[in-house]
Amino acid sequence: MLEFDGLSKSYGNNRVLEGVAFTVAPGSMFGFCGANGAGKTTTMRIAMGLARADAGEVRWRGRALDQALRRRIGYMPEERGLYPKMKVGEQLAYFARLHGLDSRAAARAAEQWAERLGLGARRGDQVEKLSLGNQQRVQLAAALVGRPEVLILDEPFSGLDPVGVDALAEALLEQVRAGVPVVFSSHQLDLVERLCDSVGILARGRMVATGTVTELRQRESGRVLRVVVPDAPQGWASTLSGVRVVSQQGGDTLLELDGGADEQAVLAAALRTGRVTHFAWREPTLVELFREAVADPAERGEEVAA
Ligand SMILES: Nc1ncnc2c1ncn2[C@@H]1O[C@H](COP(=O)(O)OP(=O)(O)OP(=O)(O)O)[C@@H](O)[C@H]1O
Repeated sequence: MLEFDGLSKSYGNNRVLEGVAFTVAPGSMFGFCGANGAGKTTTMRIAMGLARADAGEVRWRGRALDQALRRRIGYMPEERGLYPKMKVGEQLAYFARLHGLDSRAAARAAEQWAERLGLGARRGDQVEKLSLGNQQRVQLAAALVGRPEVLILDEPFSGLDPVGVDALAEALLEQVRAGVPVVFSSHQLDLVERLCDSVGILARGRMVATGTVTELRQRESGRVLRVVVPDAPQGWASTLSGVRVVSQQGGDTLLELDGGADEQAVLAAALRTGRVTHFAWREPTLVELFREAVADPAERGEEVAA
């Protein structure tokens, strides 16, 4: 297990992390989500020894991470860390050697990863001559080239074109299949939903939700029904008890039911309007779950603990 256990961190009076905890099993992918400034980068930097936690630790296979263990981690920093004048191929071989590969294995791994991430033709070019998206691919190759046991990637998909996204997604899934735990941060929630076994949502330094996307959906309090009633008048559902009309376009109606509302009563009301061509619970998207999870309690009108 890769365990992030009770991480807390302040910069001056700014409490950036408060007891952040989650685990990532070998062979699984964890999507680390949260608004700008929530503390994702700080969490990853603590894991890599680039920032010091005030409390808590990160463990791999039961051992607190130290510099020797960190050499087995493929890390992609947010600030990126390439040598602009070095050629792509040389740079990748250099990173592979830093992770302990001998020079022949390093050269081979550099070639393979450049090829895999669509950089084959650019191996002889200096990094600074590449477009930003291609520099991003080099950075990813640098994280992967040392045969890492663990991958920690800070926004690896940002700036990639769709082909680059697919190439990276496939490379990461291959690592997962080989038993590597993968953590990546991202604002691209569609990708997180598609790729990740589990998800963590960080808000103001606290983990406000963790679990599989399915589990997060089940925890969602509002229950949204989609009912399509082509012949119904506008507002057909507005007087039903415990039901809030989210939207109605023609007969296509989204309804949010509170805990006590009876969906069978909604169905009966729908049938009274004429034909019912669709009647099903609609699962919230990860974007909706995210909005709900990170919403400021004060803005939601909830009581805020002092
Ligand atoms: N070295 C530092 N000194 C002071 N404050 C810092 C430092 N690093 C981060 N912070 C603060 O910590 C908070 C969390 O920042 P962090 O970069 O971890 O967030 P993030 O979730 O990665 O955001 P983003 O999605 O924008 O990358 C922010 O308020 C930031 O200003």
